[in-house]
Order: sequence, then structure tokens, then C-alpha cells
Amino acid sequence: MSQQILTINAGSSSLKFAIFDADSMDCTAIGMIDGLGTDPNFVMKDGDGSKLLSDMLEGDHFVADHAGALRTVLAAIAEHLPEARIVAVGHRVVHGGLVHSAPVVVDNDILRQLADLVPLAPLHQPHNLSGITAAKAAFPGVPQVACFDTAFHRAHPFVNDAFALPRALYDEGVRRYGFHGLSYEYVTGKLTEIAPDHAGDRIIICHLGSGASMCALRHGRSVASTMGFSALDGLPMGTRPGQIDPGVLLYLMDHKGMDAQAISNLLYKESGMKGLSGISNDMRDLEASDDPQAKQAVDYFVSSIRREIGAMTAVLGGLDAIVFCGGIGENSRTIRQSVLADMEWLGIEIDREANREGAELISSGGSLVSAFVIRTNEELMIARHTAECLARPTSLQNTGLTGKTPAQSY
Ligand SMILES: Nc1ncnc2c1ncn2[C@@H]1O[C@H](COP(=O)(O)OP(=O)(O)O)[C@@H](O)[C@H]1O
Ligand SMILES: CC(=O)OP(=O)(O)O
Ligand SMILES: [Mg+2]
Repeated sequence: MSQQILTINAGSSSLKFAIFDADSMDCTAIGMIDGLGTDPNFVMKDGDGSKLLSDMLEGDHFVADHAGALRTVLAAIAEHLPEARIVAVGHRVVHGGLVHSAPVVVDNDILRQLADLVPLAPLHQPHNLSGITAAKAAFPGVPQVACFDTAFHRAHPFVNDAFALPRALYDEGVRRYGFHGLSYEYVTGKLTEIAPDHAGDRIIICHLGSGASMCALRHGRSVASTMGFSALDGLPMGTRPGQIDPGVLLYLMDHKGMDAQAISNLLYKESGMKGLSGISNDMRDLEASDDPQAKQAVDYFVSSIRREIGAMTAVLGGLDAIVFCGGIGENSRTIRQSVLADMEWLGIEIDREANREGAELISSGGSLVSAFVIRTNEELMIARHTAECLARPTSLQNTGLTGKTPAQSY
């Protein structure tokens, strides 16, 4: 077998992986364990889409968390693809802080630097970094490349990058970073292939998964994101609240005696769809439920997206196309229908039939704004970045970055 790149993508509720031919970028195998924390399920397919295995989470292979999921994935690769020659491993790392606006080969200094960002992304960064450590052990001597969710957003204009806090906090890195950048980068490229006329346009992409955010783009570049310093801001998510008045947090501290750990737990694990519905963080469960609280949670999700469509359209000075991606955006026609219903005032007219059938273009012929559903592929984006990063002459000698650049700065 030719040289292969393995990609690892730890999301908040899933661990996704893929293997690509390092030259052609053809996919050799792809798989995921999703439903982590609720009802885990493992699927692994070859490049043609035939199943190599499904659900081996029984007995010894039982997976309860991300670390267990990664062990299972590495064991499955060793068992089912023993001939794979892995020459590099690309990792999605959600937070690159101020320093990283491009993929980088990870050495011990960089690993330590990325560990400083764990408090900013506790649902992801620890799993991303433990993935790097585990892959280093499983593939000794093979370069590990970190590809950052934040990198795509690093060129935001100041007004979309700053909070209105004392300037010193901005200078040390308290900024609106934005996440899901690998997904936005892939989807932007795909949109240019599908609809080249939209390449220079004003676009909103809605990445709706277990974590959810929206990105406003102009000329294919991100100009604003609903997510901020951490992956908590913006839209409500599976277990995260999205936008919240900071006064609520002061109240919880002062009147409920909650400390940082308790508040972190509330914001990252107990809120969002799970907190509002009291039933589940999984959109499939909520859509299938008759419980009025499940409906309220879904309504809140939809309403937040509609509100942000208005805000992002104002940021862009108009709108030419809107794109849905992510587990919910790609699969839930009901959510897409509810988000785009009665948006003719904005020039969006959904084609109900096309949306129901799962078409790529879901706006009507007369709609002034085009609406698309594009299946995202963070894995391919990671593999491409990994190959490009290794092809750079300096990357294997590392980047010259050592430790944090100014003290206390992200
Ligand atoms: N058919 C579907 N209908 C509604 N929601 C779905 C469907 N399939 C997947 N989802 C939702 O997608 C979410 C996971 O999205 P994904 O982008 O894979 O998440 P992650 O943030 O872990 O990467 C879950 O909330 C799941 O309920
Ligand atoms: C940043 C983030 O929320 O990622 P995910 O959607 O994969 O959980
Ligand atoms: Mg994800």
C-alpha cells in the first residue's frame, strides 16, 4: 500500500478518523464513533463506502469516552488495515490561540503551548492533545500535525475580533477566535466548485452539529463568527448555552455559591439542548420526542440561528448565499425548513420539496439568495493541510516557536 495520512478529529460528541493516500488524497478508510456520552456507535468504511465493520463496542471494545474511543479506533486500524503505511498523522486541534494561524508539526514545546489553551476549550482540547500523544506512541517517529479550528478566522476585522473590555485583555489574547474553521474552509472550497458564481459573494455558513456556529464570509474569507474566545458563545448547542448574559454567571457565583469548576460544568456539560429539554443533547432524540420541553429546546435553537442570520447579513451588508453543514445541518430537513421559513423578506425562498429530498440546492428558482446543503469534510481538510505542512521546507525542523509569546498571552 502507498503512503497514507491518518486524520483524527475529536468533536464534543464524536471521534472521527480517516486514512488518505498521501499523493492522490484518495480516501482509503473513514469512520467514526459518535454518540459519545449518550449511545456510542462505531462505523468504519473503506474508500468506496463499503463497511469494514460496524459497532464493535461490545465487551473488551466497549467505549465510554474519547480516550477509549481512540484506543478502539487505533486497534481497528491495526486489525483491518495492517498494510497501511502511515507516514503522518493530522489532528484537528480546536484552539490555536494567538500564535497559530496555520498548521504546524507538533513537538514537545508546541504540545505544552497547546495545553495552556485547555481551559478555553475543555470539551475538545484535552482530547485533541491526548490524540496526539496516543498517535505518537502508536506510530513512533511519524510526524504529528496540528490543524486548528481557529486559524481560518484569524484575519477578522478588529470589531469582530475584540470584546469591549480593557485593551490589555485584547492584547494578551482575550479575543473572539471563532471555531469550526476546518469545516468552513472545506465548505467554502466546495461551494466554489458547485457554484463558482458565488465565489466573491456574501455568504453565511451554518455549521450545525453537537457544537454549532455560524460564519460570515466575503470573498471566501471569514469576517465574523458567532463563536468567541471559547466554543461557548453564539448558538445554543448540545450541552452548551451559546450567547448568555454574563450577569447570570455573576448571579450564580454570588447567590448560588458556584465556583469556576461548577460554572464550567454547567456551561459545557449541562446546558444547551440537554439543559433546556431535560431530555437529551442529541437533536435526533428531541425531534422524535412529543415532550413540550423538547419542542421548546428545538424552537430556541432555530430562533437563535434566525437571529444570527439577521446579524450576519448586517455584518456583510446583504446576503447572496446560505449554506448548511454539520450533523444537524446536513441531516435534519425539519431544522433547515424551520430556519428558512418565512424569510422571503430577506430574499430567501426555500424549495420545500428539494429540502425534503436532501438536495444540494434547497432554494427555489426565484429565490434571490441561494441556499445549499454541503456535506462537510474536516478529515480531507486536515489531510490536505498535513500534506502541505510536511511539504514546507522548514516544517520538519519545526517552526522556531518556543513556548508562549508574550507571558500570559494565548
Ligand atoms: N438525521 C439527523 N437528524 C437530526 N440531527 C442529527 C441527525 N443526524 C445527526 N444529527 C445530530 O448531529 C449532531 C452531531 O453532529 P456532528 O457534527 O457530527 O457533531 P460533533 O460536534 O461531535 O462533530 C448530534 O446532535 C446529532 O443529533
Ligand atoms: C468547536 C466545536 O464546538 O466543535 P464540535 O462541533 O466538533 O464539538
Ligand atoms: Mg464536529
